[in-house]
Amino acid sequence: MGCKGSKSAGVNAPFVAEAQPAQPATAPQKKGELPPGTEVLFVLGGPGSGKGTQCDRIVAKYGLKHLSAGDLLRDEVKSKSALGLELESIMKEGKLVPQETTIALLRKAMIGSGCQRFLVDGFPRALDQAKTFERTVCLPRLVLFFDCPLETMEERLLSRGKTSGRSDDNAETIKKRFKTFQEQSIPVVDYYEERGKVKKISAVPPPEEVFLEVQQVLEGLQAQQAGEAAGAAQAIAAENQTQAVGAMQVDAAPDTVPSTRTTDSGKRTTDSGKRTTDSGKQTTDTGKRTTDSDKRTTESGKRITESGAAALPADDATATTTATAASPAAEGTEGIREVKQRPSFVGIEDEVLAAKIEEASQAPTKMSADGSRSVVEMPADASSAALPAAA
Ligand SMILES: Nc1ncnc2c1ncn2[C@@H]1O[C@H](COP(=O)(O)OP(=O)(O)O)[C@@H](O)[C@H]1O
Ligand SMILES: Nc1ccn([C@H]2C[C@H](O)[C@@H](COP(=O)(O)OP(=O)(O)O)O2)c(=O)n1
Repeated sequence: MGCKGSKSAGVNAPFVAEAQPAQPATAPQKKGELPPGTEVLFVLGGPGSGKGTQCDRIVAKYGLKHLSAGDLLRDEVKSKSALGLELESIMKEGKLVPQETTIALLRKAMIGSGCQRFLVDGFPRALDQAKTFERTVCLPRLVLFFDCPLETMEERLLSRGKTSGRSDDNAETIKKRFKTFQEQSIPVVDYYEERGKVKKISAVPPPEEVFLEVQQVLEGLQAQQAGEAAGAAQAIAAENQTQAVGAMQVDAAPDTVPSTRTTDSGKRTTDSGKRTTDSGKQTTDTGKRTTDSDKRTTESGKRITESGAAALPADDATATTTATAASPAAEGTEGIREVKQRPSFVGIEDEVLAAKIEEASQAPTKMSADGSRSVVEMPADASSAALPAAA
């Protein structure tokens, strides 16, 4: 289900929204970049645990943009490019493709989709993949892990192999894939478990029963989001009110020292009970601290100083109010501020790595037998053939 060109997004569309098509980006997307507020749900599980089967159901019911790392890699193999041939031999060996290639494929498909909310299936399969994706794309909102015994997965894969045409669905490769899963992918589940992100679901029952569990998890996520949205709205309202009151107070007492009292911490407060910091910054009623990047100016442009003495002339100083980076922030226009929702997590943080991944998306790689990688010289006309066009 594509997002490009769709006009159906709600501004505050939840991550999972029943009976919705995959959501297009709600914020302007710069060319070649992910839209602000990009969100991802990882779907993990051993080979044959049923990730793809459940993803189909999730997409049908909730509408997220589904991206399967394995499918993206197989598409590359099908293209018969030099890179595709390299990938095929790695996958036949049950090994993992170098992370630059997989992340470049995923990132490109994400950007090209025009969507904002993604179900990423079969990724990350190793800790390096998880950490690099976090640095160069985004943090996952949640990780669904389909738990399944190896014997069950083996039976399923052998059965799938009768019709899948996949070169890795055979007894010999399956064994190698299980080894890779246990050695490299299980640590990813542990990593996200430590961060409280994993929802573990038994993948043994029939697909419809597994999906009942999946629905419970996703509906829990919806409820959590609704709570977060309500909390954020409250914080914004409280902050706006504080700002409006603060501006009025500063305007109302231009030339005199406001009467003050001292708190336990020794900070002086104005009559309104607003506390001023040494730097003259004002804290909000919600107790949110401020960062320099979030500085705003009140309508009067006047500042409450530590001495509480005469407010400075409007053209001389600024009063600032800030919010934590994690919370929705308001930005000043004129006095009473226009409110803007912040993305729930930061997008690209590491430009150098991002550039490396971009580079990997242009250059085929040469693999050695031990899985180490080097970039190979490409013919002048091959640069655009290294990756498939974005979905
Ligand atoms: N819960 C289930 N019970 C029985 N068979 C299943 C179940 N889920 C998936 N399968 C079957 O097992 C095979 C592997 O499922 P698939 O979704 O392709 O797994 P994965 O994407 O994890 O490799 C498929 O043939 C699929 O039809
Ligand atoms: N993040 C990933 C995902 C898949 N791969 C490679 C290695 C995997 O064995 C194959 C197939 O992955 P896919 O997720 O489609 O398949 P299974 O879960 O094994 O059924 O792709 C990878 O190297 N890195």
